Amino acid sequence: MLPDSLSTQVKVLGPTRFPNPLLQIRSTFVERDRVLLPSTLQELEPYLHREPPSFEMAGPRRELFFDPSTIACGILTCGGLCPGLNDVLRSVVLSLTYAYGVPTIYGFRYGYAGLAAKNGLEPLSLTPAVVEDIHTKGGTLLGSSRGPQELGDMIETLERLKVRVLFAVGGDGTLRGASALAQEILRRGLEIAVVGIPKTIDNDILWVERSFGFATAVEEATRALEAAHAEARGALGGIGLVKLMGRHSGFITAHASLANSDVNFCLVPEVPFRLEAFLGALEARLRARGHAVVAVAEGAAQELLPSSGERDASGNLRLGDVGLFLRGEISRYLQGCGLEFSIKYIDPSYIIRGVAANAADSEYCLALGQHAVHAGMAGRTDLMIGYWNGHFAYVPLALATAQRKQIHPQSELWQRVLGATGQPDMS
Ligand SMILES: Nc1ncnc2c1ncn2[C@@H]1O[C@H](COP(=O)(O)OP(=O)(O)OP(=O)(O)O)[C@@H](O)[C@H]1O
Ligand SMILES: O=P(O)(O)OC[C@H]1O[C@](O)(CO)[C@@H](O)[C@@H]1O
Ligand SMILES: [Mg+2]
Repeated sequence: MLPDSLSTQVKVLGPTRFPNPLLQIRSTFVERDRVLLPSTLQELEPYLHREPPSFEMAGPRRELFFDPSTIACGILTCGGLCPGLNDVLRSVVLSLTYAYGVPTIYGFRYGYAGLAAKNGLEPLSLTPAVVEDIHTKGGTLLGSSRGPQELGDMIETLERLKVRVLFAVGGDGTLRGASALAQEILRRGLEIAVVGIPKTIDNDILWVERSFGFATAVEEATRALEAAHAEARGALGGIGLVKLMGRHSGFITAHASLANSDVNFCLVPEVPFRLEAFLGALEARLRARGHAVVAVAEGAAQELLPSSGERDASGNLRLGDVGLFLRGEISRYLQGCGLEFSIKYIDPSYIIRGVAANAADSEYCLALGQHAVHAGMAGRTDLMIGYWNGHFAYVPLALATAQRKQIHPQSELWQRVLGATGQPDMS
């Protein structure tokens, strides 16, 4: 379950040297607690005669590396938008200010571009008043971006503004960038901590059981599926086809299909299918039941589509449009069968990620922000706040970015999807 070459041990800038101001208001602190990686007896079996792997548990420490009353901190959001970004920003600012008394907080605009001070971008000065009600809105107060920046430029800004803890909220790319930055900072012998807060609407980051914004996105996605079902039932041979986000991992499509169990075909990148098998199964479904709902993740069936080979600023491959492709193929096939049909194609696209977080995600974002602040103040660096086995934990960035979290076809999740949709094996 763990690559042998990678450690679960998080880097620390140095020995702690200042009392935590929280000592005045709380009595419990994290001392030696660790979160187990194995979560079942079977996963524990190989470790009967040696200590099982574990993460440092997240939470406030009695002693800190930084004297919070004297430092500046910075925060940025990078990569695609996700519900809850503003909640995380607000949580970090409130926690830095009220729990730790940090006097200066910079909000870097448009991700790493702002940190590199590109295009004359100046950081915002963040206070509780500035972030007061941002959690009620979607998007990110700071803006976001894709595209690489020079490590030297970013470190220069951190040095110029005397930032001692940087919080980077973003996906796999952002976390890789944060790790590269943290390592270069260590190499230069600087006392600056870099703390990642994992953001992924696709829920595809390892050691994060459920990422923030994911539940909200699934909720929004189910609205599209409900509409697709209504449209499908409202027409002779009605087919509701919905394309949902998910470049490499189909968790949104799988969970939305389970939440709206009217879906008959759930297609995800992790489970390739033969087009003929899918079209044949769709025809059978239409003949038997008169309508069908198809949910497809944007990264599914890419091997069936021509690739432009184009990449975005961050190097992510631009995908072919699987929704339009399936609409065309379904039409062609059903016309050939002489079946009466009507396809309604829905692409909710950015609608599922531009909204404010729901209550469960907001609560989760608040905790993530608080734990990130505790970690930074204690001098932890090159880490992200994970959520594993029901606990917030410190996860080294090298471990978090080593692989992508995907749906395993044998997993209980995918087996439940197969059960709920009744779709046949189309491999
Ligand atoms: N290997 C890497 N090393 C350093 N920086 C990276 C690396 N990969 C990506 N980045 C930088 O991280 C930032 C965000 O990356 P990216 O656009 O892939 O979004 P992301 O954080 O993965 O979020 P999303 O989940 O929306 O894709 C970009 O500025 C990108 O250049
Ligand atoms: O169009 P953008 O902003 O590059 O983002 C789109 C992509 O970002 C992701 O949400 C990942 O964060 C993909 O699922 C999605 O297709
Ligand atoms: Mg990414």
